[in-house]
Amino acid sequence: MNPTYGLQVDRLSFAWSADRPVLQNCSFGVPQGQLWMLLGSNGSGKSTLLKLIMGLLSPQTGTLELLRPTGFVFQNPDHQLVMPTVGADVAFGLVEENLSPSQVRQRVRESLEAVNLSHLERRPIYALSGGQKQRIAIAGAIARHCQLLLLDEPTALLDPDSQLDLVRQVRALVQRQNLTALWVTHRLAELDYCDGAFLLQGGHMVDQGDPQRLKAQILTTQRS
Ligand SMILES: Nc1ncnc2c1ncn2[C@@H]1O[C@H](COP(=O)(O)OP(=O)(O)OP(=O)(O)O)[C@@H](O)[C@H]1O
Repeated sequence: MNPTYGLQVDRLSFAWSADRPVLQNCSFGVPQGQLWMLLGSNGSGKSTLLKLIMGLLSPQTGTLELLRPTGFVFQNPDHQLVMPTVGADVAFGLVEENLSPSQVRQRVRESLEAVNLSHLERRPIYALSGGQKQRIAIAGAIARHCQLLLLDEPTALLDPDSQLDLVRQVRALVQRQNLTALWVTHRLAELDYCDGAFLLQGGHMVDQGDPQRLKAQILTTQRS
C-alpha cells in the first residue's frame, strides 16, 4: 500500500448475483490521517462497499489494502453495545488482546478521554443518549488501537444538533490521533466537517475530491 493512504481500493467489483452487479471497477483511496465521506443514493452500494472493506464479503475482482486494526460504527449503536455499563462495554472489545487488568483499565480510561466521556465510565448503557452511545462505540475502537474507522451512517438516528456534534468530535479525534476514517452519509451538512468525499452512483465511483464542490454539485442536481 502507498504509505500515505490508510485505505486503498483498486478496481473493485462485486455482484450479489451474476446479473446484478453492485460495484463496478471502483478505485479510491483515503489519505492517512483524514476523514472522508461516502455519498450515494439508496441502493448505490455504500453498505456493500463497507462490508467488503470489513472483510465480511469478498470482491469478485480488485484489491483492498487497509491499515489495521479496523473499527466499525453502525447506524444503530444498540446493535453494537453489548455490556451493561460503559466501562464494561469498552473493556469487552479487549478480551482477545491478552492484557493485564491494569492495562485494560488504562485503555478504557484513555479511550473514554478520547471521546470526552470519562465521566460516564460507570453509567449504564441504557441511560445514554444516542450520540453518547455512538461515542462509546467509537471509544471501543480507540481502545483496540484501531488505525482505520469505518462508520456506516452513524448519525442516522440522531437529532440534528447531536449529528453535527458527533461529526465534529470524530473529525477532531481523527486529527488528534492521526486516524483514517471513512464515513457513509446522506446528510450534506456533514460534508462541512470532512477532508474529502466520494460519490457512488450505479456501482461506479463517479466523483471524488473537495467536499464543498461535491455538495454544491449535489444541491444543484437536486434543485433541477
Ligand atoms: N444480502 C443481500 N443480498 C442480495 N442483494 C443485496 C443484499 N444486500 C444488499 N443488496 C442489494 O445491493 C444493492 C446495494 O445495496 P446497499 O445496501 O449496499 O446500498 P446502500 O447504498 O448502502 O443503500 P442505503 O443508502 O439505502 O443504505 C441494492 O440493490 C440491494 O438491494
